[in-house]
Amino acid sequence: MTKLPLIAFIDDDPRASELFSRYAQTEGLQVQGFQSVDAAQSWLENNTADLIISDLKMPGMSGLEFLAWLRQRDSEVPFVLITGYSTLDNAIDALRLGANDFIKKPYDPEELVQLTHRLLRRDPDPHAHNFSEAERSMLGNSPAIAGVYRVIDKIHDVRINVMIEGESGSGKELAARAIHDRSDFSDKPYIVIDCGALTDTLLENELFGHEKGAYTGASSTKPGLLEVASGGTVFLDEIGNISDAMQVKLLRVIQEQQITRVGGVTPIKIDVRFIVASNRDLAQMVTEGSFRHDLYHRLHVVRLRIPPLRERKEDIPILVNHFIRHFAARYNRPAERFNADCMARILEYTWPGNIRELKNMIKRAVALSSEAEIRLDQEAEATPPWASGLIRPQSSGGAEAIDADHPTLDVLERRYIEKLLKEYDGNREKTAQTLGINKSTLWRKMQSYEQSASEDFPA
Ligand SMILES: Nc1ncnc2c1ncn2[C@@H]1O[C@H](COP(=O)(O)OP(=O)(O)OP(=O)(O)O)[C@@H](O)[C@H]1O
Repeated sequence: MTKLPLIAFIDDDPRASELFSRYAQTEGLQVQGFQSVDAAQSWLENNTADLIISDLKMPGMSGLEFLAWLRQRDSEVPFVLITGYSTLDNAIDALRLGANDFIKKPYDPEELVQLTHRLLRRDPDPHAHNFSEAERSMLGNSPAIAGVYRVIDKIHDVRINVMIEGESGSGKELAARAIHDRSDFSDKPYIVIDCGALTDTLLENELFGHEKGAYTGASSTKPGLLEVASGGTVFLDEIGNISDAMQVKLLRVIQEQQITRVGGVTPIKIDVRFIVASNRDLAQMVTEGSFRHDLYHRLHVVRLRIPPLRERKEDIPILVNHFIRHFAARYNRPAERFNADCMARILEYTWPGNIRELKNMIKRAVALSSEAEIRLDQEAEATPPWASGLIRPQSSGGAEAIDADHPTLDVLERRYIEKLLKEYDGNREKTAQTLGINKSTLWRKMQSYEQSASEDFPA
């Protein structure tokens, strides 16, 4: 029997390793959880792990100190650091110290498992379908998505820029990750920057870094993400949202492949592949004069169009099975499949929110399921537990009414966001600030709630 890869997972919150472990087990990975670096260190005296995943902030030794300790002992074990959004600097320090990657909280355990597979260089489900590398995390084998895999495969050895187009939720971010994972430089950093969420000053600071004393508060020199990502890939999401001034700066960087830190004078060479994506029609923006044509052409070297889900309905069964399996493991539920009636409706629907909408619907359905088969049988279940996404709720409370005393985390999160929005008169900026997330994350969350409340689905 082949030995399963062993992952050491360190987080002072035992629920985090339990959750990851539950999902990882379904993907052929073993997980050894620790609640402190101390415990992990003692274990490592007599054992070896194939990969280490550690939270940054823990009582006692931090994830970063742990990484430094490992590298001092010449351990080359792949290491992933879990960080919060506000601790991005630490993530960059981690890459410098020899971490292989980092993941930001809140993260999806599926994403972490895919990252694990990539670092261990394993295919999670080699029998799932025929495409080789690109589909490690992207699922589907329709002709429409096969075209996407082909492009991804073709450009693996050339460091050219890619523009990804597609509707919201169709998988642009996932495709960007797949391009990097499939590339010959997948062991180099992959950094995502959400241009829609940052002001010009912040974006400039993140991309180019700054010299000590560049402005009040710049107490030390900080390299920009384009420097940190050198040799690897930078994914600029929502590129259509950057200002005219930023477009000029970015164009110069791409042309010259060098940057100058804010407050600095010496140009620094970089070597990165840019992948950009936008929900907005960039070609249209060029015609209208709101996006520079020279920047557009620099970025548009390869164009990758991610087809909307309604154009690749053949992929729905694979996606449905995968998401059911994923969420059943995550929520520890018996759900295995939808009944035929449900599947027919799922296949009929046009999914305007694409895979994200499908995934959210299945997440709810599975979290609230109590049997292997998820049914549309409203008679049998007084309030269909997964009603809100797939069919119209019969009671005002919908899914939440199912277990008002024990709402799921998702429900609590949604209620809290709604409460804050009300409190701030719908002001998203203030709401996002209080929540400690960026505006586009808040926008996405709100969008997914809207989708779930949508009554477009044929009842
Ligand atoms: N082919 C796929 N297989 C499995 N999961 C997918 C696939 N495509 C997308 N997803 C999942 O659907 C969700 C939305 O995908 P993603 O964030 O990549 O979309 P996007 O096009 O970047 O959306 P947006 O434009 O709103 O940022 C994610 O949870 C992603 O994991």
